[in-house]
Amino acid sequence: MSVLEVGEFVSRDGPRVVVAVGVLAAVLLLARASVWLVRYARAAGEVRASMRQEIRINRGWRRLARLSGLSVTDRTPTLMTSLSTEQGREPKPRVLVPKIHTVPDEFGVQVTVKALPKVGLEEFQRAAPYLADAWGCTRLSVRQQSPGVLVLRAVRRDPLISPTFHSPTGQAPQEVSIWDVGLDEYAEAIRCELANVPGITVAGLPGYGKTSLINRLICDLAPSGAVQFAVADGKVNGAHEGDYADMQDRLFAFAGDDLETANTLFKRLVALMRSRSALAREYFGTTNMWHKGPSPDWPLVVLVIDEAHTFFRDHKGSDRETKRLAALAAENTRLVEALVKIGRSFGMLTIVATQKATGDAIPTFIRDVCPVGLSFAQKTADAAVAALGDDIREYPDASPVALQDPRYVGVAVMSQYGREGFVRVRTPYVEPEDAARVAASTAHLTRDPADLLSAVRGPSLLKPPRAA
Ligand SMILES: Nc1ncnc2c1ncn2[C@@H]1O[C@H](COP(=O)(O)OP(=O)(O)OP(=O)(O)O)[C@@H](O)[C@H]1O
Repeated sequence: MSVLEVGEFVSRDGPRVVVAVGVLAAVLLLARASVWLVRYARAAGEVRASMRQEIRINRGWRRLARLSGLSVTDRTPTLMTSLSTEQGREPKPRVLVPKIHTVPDEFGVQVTVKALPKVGLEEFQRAAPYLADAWGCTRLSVRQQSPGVLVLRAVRRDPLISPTFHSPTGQAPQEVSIWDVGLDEYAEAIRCELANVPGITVAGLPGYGKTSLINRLICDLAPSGAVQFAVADGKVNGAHEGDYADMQDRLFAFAGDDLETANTLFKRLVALMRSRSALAREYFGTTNMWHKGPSPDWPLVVLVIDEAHTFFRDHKGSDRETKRLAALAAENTRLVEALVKIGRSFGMLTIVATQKATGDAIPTFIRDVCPVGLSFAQKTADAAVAALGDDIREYPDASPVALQDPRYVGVAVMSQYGREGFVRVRTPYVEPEDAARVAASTAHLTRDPADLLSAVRGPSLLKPPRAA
């Protein structure tokens, strides 16, 4: 069509095209609104069911507490009892049961209990199975909130098999160092502290939610200029393809499956880390960036290495090309190891994700220095160990091998330094369109941290870093 013909078409059919586009946009909007309405109505229905459970708990509490051994007999009469008891008669002993306060939510009821002498944490933990049966819950946990106060989490609907959704707000988070991972099996929020965390590993069978998990982290942090992102995705050739295509405008660097390009990216980040290391004390007055926090001048740099196997795996063979690839892979491993080992204080966070949980996909010396590890479903116990370390053998109930079920898509087993054992987390699903929306609206914040570092050299070193 010539330019003249296009002009004629626009002037003739323009209004009709505008109407058609408007109608299409309205239909899309309505479809999206109805999805949200259905989700909202479902959540409201769940809260109503929990309210019925709450009534049941309160109504039968005194009797159930006595039957479950959660009461004490007080033989010392109160002043009122002494006065009202006939002379020569023994005052009646009082049976005390702990006072409870209940709050329903989408998943069940939270019961706060005031402990009594001889009816405390241990007694409630012992009685938990009876209480769970009597209250009709799938799971019940007991923990101490403060001295003398216990919290019982009565879960009516298993949070692990109830998919959740996250729609990023597009607003800068108050703290860029907090990562909301999801809900544990008691519907308690699981948050991961990112300060002083240089590495996170994410493993799991394909299609179980790794990308959605990483998308959420990027979407939540992207509205802050104090965070910059780079991606190496071993599944694709270029930034316009694959899981990160929608985010490309919010990434300051990208490498596809070419080992040499990835090598250049890793070298660039190691060089950045070394420059930051040389400058940190002068800039912050301390060697640890986290004492002041990241800022738009000195942002937290998040490097996502997806399908990590592509970049690290050993290449065996004696021909020239194989030797070249083997040398690159070995160097990539060394560079990423350096980032994870040294990057902590300088605001470098590396997320290593892979479908393949074997030692060569995430080398154990990299895995072992990552303080946070997550694994979605795994096929074998060996794969679970490769993803989460040897300790997972001691917690068979938490093994990601048991997550091989479509109901557990989006559920990961998580380990964190400083926390004993493992926690199972239901991570929320993030629609790719939402990720694209956030990336587009925050693209103007994308900066190369190396350029920012050049800008802070010189006189500006004297000024304190700005807040996020
Ligand atoms: N948290 C979640 N809750 C519910 N469903 C989810 C969740 N995460 C992902 N899904 C569903 O699983 C599908 C695959 O998810 P995702 O692409 O994140 O998996 P993946 O582990 O990254 O797969 P791959 O390794 O092939 O990239 C999604 O399209 C979605 O339908």
